[in-house]
Amino acid sequence: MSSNLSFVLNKPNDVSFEERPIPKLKSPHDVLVAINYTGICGSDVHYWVHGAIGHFVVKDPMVLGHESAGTVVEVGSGVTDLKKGDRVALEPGYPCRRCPDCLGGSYNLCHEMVFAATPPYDGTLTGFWSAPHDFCYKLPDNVSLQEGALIEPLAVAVHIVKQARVQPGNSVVVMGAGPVGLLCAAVAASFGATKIVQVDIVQSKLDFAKSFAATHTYLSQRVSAEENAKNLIASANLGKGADVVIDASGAEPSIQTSLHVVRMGGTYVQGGMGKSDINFPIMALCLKEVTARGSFRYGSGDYKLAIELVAAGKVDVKKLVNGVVAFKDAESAFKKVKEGEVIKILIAGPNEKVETELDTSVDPAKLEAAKGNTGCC
Ligand SMILES: NC(=O)c1ccc[n+]([C@@H]2O[C@H](COP(=O)([O-])OP(=O)(O)OC[C@H]3O[C@@H](n4cnc5c(N)ncnc54)[C@H](O)[C@@H]3O)[C@@H](O)[C@H]2O)c1
Ligand SMILES: OC[C@H](O)C(O)[C@@H](O)CO
Repeated sequence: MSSNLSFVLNKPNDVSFEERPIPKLKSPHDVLVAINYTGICGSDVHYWVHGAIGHFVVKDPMVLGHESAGTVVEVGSGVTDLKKGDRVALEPGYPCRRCPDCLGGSYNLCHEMVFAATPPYDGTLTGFWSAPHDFCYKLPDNVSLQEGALIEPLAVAVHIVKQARVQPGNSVVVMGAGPVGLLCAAVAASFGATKIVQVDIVQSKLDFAKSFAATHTYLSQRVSAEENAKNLIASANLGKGADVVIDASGAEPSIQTSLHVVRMGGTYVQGGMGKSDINFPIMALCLKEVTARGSFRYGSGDYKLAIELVAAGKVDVKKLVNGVVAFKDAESAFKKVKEGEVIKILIAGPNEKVETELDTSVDPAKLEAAKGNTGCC
């Protein structure tokens, strides 16, 4: 077979390319996938820069990446639903399947989760990936492999919007217009939300959001959370507040504003991951009887729905992609994400041919929209 060149984080700001053995199928229910494209997540950049996220610390060299799509090159003897040549989106976290959380239907909460590019486990910026067949989702003919690499962040958004129980006719405020916030807005629209207000601190991101899924935008102000919320409600004509508020920023002022924007009896979902501890307006939560939920990764049915939304033309993930770089240029792609020069950039697999380093058809509005993106969680 071909190269299994892998993009390895040795320690903060120290990466290298390493030829690693091609993985073997660990069970008859596994498949081997040649990686075609991988997106970069803020968490990859965070590990690259800081070497840790919370209690997940990179102690040994770790392959980065977990937003991938690829082509099946080998199937185990027990696999009946996939064959060589099938194009798949990879779900990159593998739960134990036996614990109460797995058996209760919330496998994303499994304590034994093996998640790609979350230490100590290697990620998908590599040539070949071995995975259980039921975590490899066949792409319909009208969904490309590049779109397939965007299914992971879209599944994050699907899970957040499901946690928010968005109903037809709802008003939904999404804090943050990075990839996750933009995708939350698009998923909320597909769930029937009729008013979708995207909020950010960078105007160019809001301009892009308006061209993507938001019906209204609001540039967050450096005033008190109560005043910011009052102005947001007035500017989007939200009456007594929004039915649903989603935080996809992780920023403390955004979270504080959210609790003042949500209506009495409304729903708040925490999707963003920022500081572990913040000042939280707990009295607003209590007095308004707000339903508050967390959202972590994705679970049963989320990947399937994400793929269906793309296949049905409900979420146009292609619009988020600024370009594709060759595997050898992986580090420069990380720099572009860190510097906020792109919304999403894809890294081709080491065995994939790429014509140009960065797609020259990039819409300048997209690049403008990405400015100010920290790329870190
Ligand atoms: N819950 C999960 O399972 C999960 C999965 C993936 C990512 N995340 C988290 O979701 C968040 C969004 O991810 P992303 O990739 O879009 O990140 P991102 O950094 O690209 O986007 C965050 C956005 O929030 C904006 N922002 C910053 N401060 C703000 C404020 N005060 N008010 C409004 N907007 C503000 C930024 O300008 C940026 O556009 C991150 O915190 C990330 O860690 C969570
Ligand atoms: O999309 C999945 C997320 O990036 C990961 O859960 C990461 O942020 C924490 O491990």
